[in-house]
Amino acid sequence: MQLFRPTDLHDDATREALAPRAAEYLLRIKGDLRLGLPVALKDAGTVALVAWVETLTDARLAALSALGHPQLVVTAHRAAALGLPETGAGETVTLDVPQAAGLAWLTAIAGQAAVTAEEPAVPAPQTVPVTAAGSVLHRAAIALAKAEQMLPAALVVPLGEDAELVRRLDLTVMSAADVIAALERDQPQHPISSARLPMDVSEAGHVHVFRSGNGGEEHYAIEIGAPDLTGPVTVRLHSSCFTGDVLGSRKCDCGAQLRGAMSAMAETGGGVLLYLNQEGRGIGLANKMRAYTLQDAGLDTVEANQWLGFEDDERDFRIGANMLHRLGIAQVRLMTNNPAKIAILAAQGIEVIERVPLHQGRTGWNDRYIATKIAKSGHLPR
Ligand SMILES: Nc1nc2c(ncn2[C@@H]2O[C@H](COP(=O)(O)OP(=O)(O)OP(=O)(O)O)[C@@H](O)[C@H]2O)c(=O)[nH]1
Ligand SMILES: [Zn+2]
Repeated sequence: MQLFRPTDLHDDATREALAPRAAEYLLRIKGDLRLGLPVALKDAGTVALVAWVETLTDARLAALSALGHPQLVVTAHRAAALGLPETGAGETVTLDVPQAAGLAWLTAIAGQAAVTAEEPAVPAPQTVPVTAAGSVLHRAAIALAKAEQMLPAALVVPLGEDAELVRRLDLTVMSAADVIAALERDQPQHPISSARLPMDVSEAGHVHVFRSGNGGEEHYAIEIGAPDLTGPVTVRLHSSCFTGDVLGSRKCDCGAQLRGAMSAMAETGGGVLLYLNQEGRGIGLANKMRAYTLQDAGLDTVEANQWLGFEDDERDFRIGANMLHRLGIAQVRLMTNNPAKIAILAAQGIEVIERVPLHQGRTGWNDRYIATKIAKSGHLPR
């Protein structure tokens, strides 16, 4: 006679359905790192503990340093800002963390804080070579920070093959290669809800909210007027700018472009505004404010991003193409001065039949910003 055992309920199909997938594990990893909890990343049989400098505490730094010799991983742009020798663009650079270095040294090297008077003898950073396994792990640590709009600087403590320690510490573990693959994957956007919205520019309009399955930001599509979505549609692909869109900042042209595009759509038979939550060209508002402080000290908008370790532009415009596909829009008249937006929509199967220039928003304060976008970021001039 067969006895019933409760474990019989946990058959393979149940386990398969309920076990977290890579994208879901990724969200746990991101959550832990945001809280300042270290995570364990694996590659090629080795494991390392990883924490972001931005959320690290003195206590956790001390505990991590007791487990092994920590390294600080930064981007090639940040290493260049520190005056270190050139490396390949897009690569990570690994720095030795000197014995005497505390959190103040780490935040200063990461570009988060100025060097403080309490730590006057800041040792100059020294690069250390990394193994192939280390480099995948380091790329994952940096990609995670950028994906969460944190400064791209990570403390890494290699533990060799000591996976048992990680188990005892009850930390979240993931393969570094899986992290990179999950972060790079194109995320389909799903329409979640929509409603009619009368607006100043047009009393006919709808807001559609989209979400991807990976727990990332929500993005919005706003129909202005009643555009025919089956034909060519006038579209504005706009990245959020809290300072420009909401506060009326004079430092950029975003708010004027947003309102100008909406009015033009209302006056020309309707259109669709895609409002992507990609504040600060994808570096987030906290880093944008750091970049603004650097701009007040003389850097331009591109140099400031790079000084903090970011690329000039960290946005993923595939999100906009995915939303257009879900709305059934195949052909667009795109309102932009940015050729990168046109190229990515085209590569994602959206036909851009016309570019509509958007040159509103000169304030007297943003001449250098607009000139830099033309000179360095390929923006089309007036
Ligand atoms: N990092 C950074 N981001 C900025 C700065 N000024 C504005 N932004 C951001 O830049 C983005 C501008 O978005 P868009 O206007 O859609 O894009 P664009 O690349 O200027 O292209 P078009 O306006 O379409 O020509 C927004 O995410 C702003 O928050 C800045 O000085 N530094
Ligand atoms: Zn702006």
